[in-house]
Amino acid sequence: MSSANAKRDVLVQLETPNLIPERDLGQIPVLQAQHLGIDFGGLTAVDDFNIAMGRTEISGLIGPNGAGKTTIFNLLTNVYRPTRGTVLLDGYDIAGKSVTEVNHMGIARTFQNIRLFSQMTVEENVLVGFGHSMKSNLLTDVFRLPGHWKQEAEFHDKALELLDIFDMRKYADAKAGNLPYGAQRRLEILRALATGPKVLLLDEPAAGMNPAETEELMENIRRIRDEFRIAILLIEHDMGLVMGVCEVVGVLDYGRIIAKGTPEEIQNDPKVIEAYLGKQGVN
Ligand SMILES: Nc1ncnc2c1ncn2[C@@H]1O[C@H](COP(=O)(O)OP(=O)(O)OP(=O)(O)O)[C@@H](O)[C@H]1O
Repeated sequence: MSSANAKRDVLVQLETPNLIPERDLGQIPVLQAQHLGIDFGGLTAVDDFNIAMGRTEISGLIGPNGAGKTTIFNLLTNVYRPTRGTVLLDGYDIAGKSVTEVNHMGIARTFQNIRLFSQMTVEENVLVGFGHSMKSNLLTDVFRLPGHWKQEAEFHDKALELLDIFDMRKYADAKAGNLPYGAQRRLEILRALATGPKVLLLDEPAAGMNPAETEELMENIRRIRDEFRIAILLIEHDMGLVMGVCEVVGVLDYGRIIAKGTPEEIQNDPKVIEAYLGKQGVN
C-alpha cells in the first residue's frame, strides 16, 4: 500500500453527531459526510452536505426532482469524485477508492433504474452479489475439486436464505428479466445485501410498487435493519414510506439540506412545507 493510501486509511471521527438514535450512541457513526459538494461546470449540484449515521439507523433523503439526491448517492459511493468535502465509512476515508473498493469497505446500493442481469436467473443475480466473498481458487475451480462444490453448495444455500427475506425462493430459477417489476426491485435489494454491507443505500425502492407492496417493503426495510444490524439510507418520493420507516429525514433543495429532523419535525417545518411538501401535497 502506498503511503498516500495508508494515510487515507487512518480512522477518523468528524463532527459530534446529534441526530443519531440513542441505541447507536457511543459507537463510531457508520457513515459520515462533511461539507460534501460537487460542481458540474457552473452548476453546484450538491453543496455542504453533512451526515452522521448511527450503525442501525434508517434515514431518508427527500427533495424535488433535480435537488441532488442521486448525486449524493454517487458521491457516497465514489461514482463521482467530490469537488469538496469528505466521506468516512466506518471511520475510514473513502477518497481515492474505486467504486468496487468502496463496496467491499461496506456500502451497497440499488439504483433508480433497476440494474439487474436480466438474462441471468434470480439466484445467479444474488450470487453475483456474493462475488467478493467467494474464495476463488483457480485450481479447485478448473478441476472442480471438492472445495469447489462445497463452496458452491454453501453459496447456493446462502442465496436461498436471502431470497426467503422477500419470499422469493420460488423464483430462484426464473430469469430476473421475467419477474414483475416490484419483484425486480426486491431482488436488487437482495443482491445489494449479498455484498455484506454496513450501509445500504436505496434509490427510490418503492418506485413502481403498488400500495400493498410498498407497505410490505416498509416492514422489510425494518426487518433487514434488525436482522443484519446495518444502517439504511433511502431516497424516496413516496412520503408514506419515508415518514413511516425513517427515523431521521433530510430535505434537499437545490443541492443543499434545508431541514433535518424526525418525520414529525419535517412535516411541520415551514421551510419544508414551502419548498417541497406544500408543492407535492403530502398527506
Ligand atoms: N453527471 C452529471 N453532469 C452534469 N449534471 C449532472 C450530472 N449528474 C447530475 N447532474 C445535475 O445535478 C442536479 C441534481 O441531479 P440529481 O439526479 O442528483 O437529482 P435528484 O434529486 O436525484 O432528482 P430525481 O428526484 O429527479 O431523481 C441536476 O440538475 C442534474 O441535472
